[in-house]
Amino acid sequence: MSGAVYENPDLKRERSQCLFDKEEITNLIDGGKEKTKERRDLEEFIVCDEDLKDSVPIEYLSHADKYSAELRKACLLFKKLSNPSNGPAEVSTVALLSTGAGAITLKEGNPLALHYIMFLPSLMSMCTPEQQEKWLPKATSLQMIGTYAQTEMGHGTFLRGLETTATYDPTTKEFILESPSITAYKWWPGGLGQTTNYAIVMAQLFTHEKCEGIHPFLVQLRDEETHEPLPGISVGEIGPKLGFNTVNNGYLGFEKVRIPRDHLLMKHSQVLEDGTYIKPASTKLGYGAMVFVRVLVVRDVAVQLRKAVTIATRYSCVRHQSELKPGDPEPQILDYVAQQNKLFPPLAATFGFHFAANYVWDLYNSAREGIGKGDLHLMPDLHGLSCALKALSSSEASNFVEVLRQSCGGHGYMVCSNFPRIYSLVTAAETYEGENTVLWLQVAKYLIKTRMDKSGGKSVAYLIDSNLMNNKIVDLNNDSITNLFQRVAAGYVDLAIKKLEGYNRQGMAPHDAWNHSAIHLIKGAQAHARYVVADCFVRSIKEGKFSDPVRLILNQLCELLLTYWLVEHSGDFFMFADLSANQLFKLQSKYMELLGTIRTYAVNLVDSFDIRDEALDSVLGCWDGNAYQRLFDEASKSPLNKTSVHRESFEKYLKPLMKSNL
Ligand SMILES: CC(C)(COP(=O)(O)OP(=O)(O)OC[C@H]1O[C@@H](n2cnc3c(N)ncnc32)[C@H](O)[C@@H]1OP(=O)(O)O)[C@@H](O)C(=O)NCCC(=O)NCCSC(=O)CCCCCCCCCCCCCCC(=O)O
Ligand SMILES: Cc1cc2nc3c(=O)[nH]c(=O)nc-3n(C[C@H](O)[C@H](O)[C@H](O)COP(=O)(O)OP(=O)(O)OC[C@H]3O[C@@H](n4cnc5c(N)ncnc54)[C@H](O)[C@@H]3O)c2cc1C
Repeated sequence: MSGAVYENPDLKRERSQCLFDKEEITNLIDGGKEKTKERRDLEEFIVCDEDLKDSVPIEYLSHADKYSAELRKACLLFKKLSNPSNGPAEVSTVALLSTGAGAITLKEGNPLALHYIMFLPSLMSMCTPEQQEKWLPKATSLQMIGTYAQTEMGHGTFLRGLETTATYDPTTKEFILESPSITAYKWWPGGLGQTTNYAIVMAQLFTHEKCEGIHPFLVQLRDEETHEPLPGISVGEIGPKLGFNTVNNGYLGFEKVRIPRDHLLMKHSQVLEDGTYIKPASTKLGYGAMVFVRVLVVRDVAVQLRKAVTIATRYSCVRHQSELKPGDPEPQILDYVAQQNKLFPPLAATFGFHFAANYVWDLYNSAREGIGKGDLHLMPDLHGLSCALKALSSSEASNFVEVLRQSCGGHGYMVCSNFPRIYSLVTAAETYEGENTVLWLQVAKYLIKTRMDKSGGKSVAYLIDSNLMNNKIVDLNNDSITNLFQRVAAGYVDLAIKKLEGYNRQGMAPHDAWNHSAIHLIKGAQAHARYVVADCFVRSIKEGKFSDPVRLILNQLCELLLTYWLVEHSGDFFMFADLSANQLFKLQSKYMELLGTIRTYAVNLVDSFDIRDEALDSVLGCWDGNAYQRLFDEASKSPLNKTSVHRESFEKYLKPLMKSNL
């Protein structure tokens, strides 16, 4: 913990009544005792390093100075950690990004993030051994700093519509890259603005005058010594955004830029010297880098949500407001049931997403292992599951974070509460790496196909069970509610199929019928994603080794999340799962009861997330609960408070206005 001398008495009281082992939950979240130790060592290393601190709060810097400040720390951090004698030996570079330890020093976003989460993984998964031998040493030592340049100003979602071309010229054995219009400019890639000197560029491959679809190319953008853009390359930054303002998202255009033939990443498809095109085993193998990040996002979103819940729960413990019992002192706002209703569903969801993230991560590793041996059979299930979980976790977390911000009243609106930044990070995940609506429709396509063809991966196997809709559910518990989610998903899928067939009979073209059925399709995909999270949650509790108190807590949180979702979407359960009004009333009572139970250990539970103050970065959520003093201290950092009168603006604007006798 923080080792602070002061401890708010309300927090102290809650902490003195802890009935479970907090360290057990910490280890569960980290993935084991060893991992907890590694994380703590890394955090300690970063926190104790004076060079990694900001001299001025980053909020008050200009756009360019913010970038510079963050880049300084990013470079220093990676330099220090690349030398094991400097700090913790085994450091996953991904852990240094927006989550965990990295966030302690890189608050606004790491300009090197895309190098680590997309550029390097693309080289590792899409290059031949010879290409890897040539490029990986330079990329891991940061002589080559890269990004993933796919999205264009006019095209993001629809990859087949990308405009950038790479045309093979057999006479020189080169590809010629071209951006045929303004809408073809690459737009968004992280680090592209001023940071990277290379990029994986996704472009339409033309050879022998035939378009073979989009393919990845390694392109040098800047001189390795001077960092000046190379001839034919137009590159810059796209400007301020809702968040991630130091990630240095950029634009990129090509005018007849020539690159060697073997800069096509050739693991899955090749162009021979004479221009002959060799097809990949699946055109979707080139989408691997996106799948990887979708899988990571589920974990990252859970991390962000844990931060938001910790801030709101601790603040709700120390904040006293209004009157609960006439004449009594103002109570802790944590005692209002309406407040618990804002805090505890997201608290429970952090666990649901955590278990689901583990599940999809394992599937990702099995699928990659298979792909390495030429076995692609897990790809559809991985695609369906990663889309479903990325979309559900990011959309739910965005809604939850906004409610948690509101739960802190006015102070939650302050930058120093850290809610604005957390919100900007989770809501970005709704858009990047596949806009959520589009991903829901990908999931729906997979569900429809499974239900109609009676074939599909493990995550959708329930759709093939012909008895699914006939099973009578008597008791409502975690297992049976999980089954109800299956029925809702299947119900929407069947409804969508009926609609599609109906439109078809009316003579509507399939693509129009699909468009007209989109709302049902999306609802089915969402119910499926909730089923997956419920199933992961229930199974992880059953299969995990836990002490009795922790197992009880996990069961209660699981029950709360499932009941919350069921009540929120009760219409779906009336339509497709034979839910009766009486059962719903009972579930609502159960939900209220669970809120009261979770109230007794909520503070201790968020403590067990073990997010140190420097990572939480919130005056409202600090371990010591000294929220008011910290608010004041933060206000005193405002440059406007440096003098009692802001002389320049007073003399220039206010005084003349006051004297003008309007
Ligand atoms: C999928 C598309 C929408 C459509 O693609 P197509 O048009 O090519 O396909 P079809 O719709 O025709 O479908 C054909 C067929 O293919 C199947 N398919 C599609 N995709 C895949 C796939 N990936 N794998 C397997 N199969 C696939 C599909 O199901 C069909 O099958 P059937 O024929 O059988 O029906 C596509 O256009 C698309 O993907 N669009 C989205 C574009 C996108 O995602 N762009 C991303 C750009 S890069 C980006 O955004 C980067 C953002 C980075 C932000 C940085 C954030 C940092 C924080 C992250 C957290 C990390 C930290 C973690 C730390 C920790 O863990 O501790
Ligand atoms: C913070 C951030 C970082 C990013 N980093 C990168 C990066 O490093 N590299 C990179 O290449 N890109 C990056 N991107 C771009 C990102 O991947 C795209 O913005 C994203 O894929 C969405 O595409 P789009 O912007 O074209 O949205 P659009 O597809 O134009 O979406 C606009 C609207 O149209 C709807 N829509 C689109 N198609 C359909 C459909 N078929 N059916 C129904 N509705 C539809 C969407 O749901 C949405 O409501 C980043 C974006 C952000 C916000």
